[in-house]
Amino acid sequence: MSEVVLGIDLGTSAVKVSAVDRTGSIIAQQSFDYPLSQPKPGWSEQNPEDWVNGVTVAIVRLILNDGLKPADIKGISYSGQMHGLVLLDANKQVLRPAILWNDTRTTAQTKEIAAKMGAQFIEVTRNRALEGFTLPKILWVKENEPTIFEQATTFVTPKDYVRYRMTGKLAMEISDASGTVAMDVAAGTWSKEIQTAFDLPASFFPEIIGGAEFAGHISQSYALFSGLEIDTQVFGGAADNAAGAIGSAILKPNMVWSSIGTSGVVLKYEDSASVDYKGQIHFFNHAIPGKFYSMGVTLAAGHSLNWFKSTFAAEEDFTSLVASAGKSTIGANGLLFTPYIVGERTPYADSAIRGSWIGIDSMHKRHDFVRSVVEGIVFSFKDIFEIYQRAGANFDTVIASGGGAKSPLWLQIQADIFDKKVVVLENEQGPGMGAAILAAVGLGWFDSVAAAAERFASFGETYEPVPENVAKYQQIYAIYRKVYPATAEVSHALMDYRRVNDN
Ligand SMILES: Nc1ncnc2c1ncn2[C@@H]1O[C@H](COP(=O)(O)OP(=O)(O)O)[C@@H](O)[C@H]1O
Ligand SMILES: O=C(CO)[C@@H](O)[C@H](O)COP(=O)(O)O
Repeated sequence: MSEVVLGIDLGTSAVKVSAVDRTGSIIAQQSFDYPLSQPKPGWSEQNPEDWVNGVTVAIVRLILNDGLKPADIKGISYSGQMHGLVLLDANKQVLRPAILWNDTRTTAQTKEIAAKMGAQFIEVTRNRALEGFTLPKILWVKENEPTIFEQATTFVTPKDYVRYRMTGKLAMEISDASGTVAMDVAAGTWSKEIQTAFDLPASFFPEIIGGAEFAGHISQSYALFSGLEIDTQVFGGAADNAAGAIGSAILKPNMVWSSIGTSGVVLKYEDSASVDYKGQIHFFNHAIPGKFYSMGVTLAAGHSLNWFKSTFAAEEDFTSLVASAGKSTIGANGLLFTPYIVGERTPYADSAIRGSWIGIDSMHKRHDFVRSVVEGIVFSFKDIFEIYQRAGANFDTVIASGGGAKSPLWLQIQADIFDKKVVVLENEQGPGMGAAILAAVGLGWFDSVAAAAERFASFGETYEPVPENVAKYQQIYAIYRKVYPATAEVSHALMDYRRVNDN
């Protein structure tokens, strides 16, 4: 077998480990699921030990089942679910379950941050303090679990914890570090202003490293545990969205990434920190030195369709369900859906809003509902495009990825609603491929991330906007934009009744 790198994609529901050779071919892949704990409404936690076990099982299977030779594994890097808080004591022991990106218990802390730092917070971190981010989670533990917090000496995000367990070296990679919203993003350092405002010592914040930077070798103890060799080099990695953008070769400012996974992301590569979105969309350091990326998030993109399918069409597969939307019309015969079924982030940072169907008529068929869900998800991406447009961002190509990019109809709807050409990736691997690219660059197989991405990613079919459809969608989008302001108050008023049937 040939020399390979491992790209470890540490997701929310599972870890996927891909062995990639020098040509960018995936020669073996293993994944392992782990549970998510939701002990109270709005809480979302995981046991970091489950991540370590999952990664180890996947690696052991690559060696034992797929015949990967440990000596051929030259480098390892990561893509990680973002923003999760892993609190560590002086012996680097985990103090409590990790609080994840989709946990919304921290509304009070986000308000506290805004009240204390006002506009300065956005100037420094380039983001609003949202429930999902790490700093509000740190403050939540400080205020609600003081005896645990007293023992905490430092913290890391999920994939940085796994890397620590594999190498024995603690560090935080820069694209994930910026997702904590405790960094001065333009300077690329932890923010002194934030440390002072929230009384957190500088020693609480680990060393920041780059995405393709050498982070250590596999430790003796992890080599024994996993079968890996201690010569294998380990590199920083990236936040999953940064890794996904790298794996999809979004490395020029004229390209945006449109990813319809469980959540949805519109992401743009940024050459410098000079552009200012004033916190309306996220702005983070990239895993590529001196580079940045901006993004907006639709919390329930594919999840909205998944919810529809499991509630109303459990027996049908996604391919035929989405294809059935072709029996409806542009605008789903006058039916609009807003995909806020778990709250929203961009453009409305509102964890209490919920979705709606507007215009239900007795003539509507199930395929109209499917169409409205598929279109509503893309309209919510269009909201993010509008922020870019208002900020004067110029781009002409949309690279589509995620499960939603498997449907030609959905891809055409994206092209028509965005009024941009939409390109798909061949053999898309997303974040795991980004992680593998960072390891390949770290090893010196390539001079730059761009050179590696060019070799590892290849583009497939292009969907061009159809002018007649574009015109119709422009009119319908203008109506869609009115739904949030018109329904927010009603939706919030229903909040108290929402979880009555939970068990
Ligand atoms: N064949 C398909 N056609 C259209 N959409 C699909 C298809 N398969 C999956 N999807 C959508 O993609 C979502 C999963 O996307 P994926 O990128 O795999 O998610 P994750 O974020 O969990 O990695 C599903 O919830 C569904 O909405
Ligand atoms: O919170 C964010 C980005 O800001 C999410 O994109 C998480 O990073 C998603 O993790 P997975 O769904 O890929 O596990």
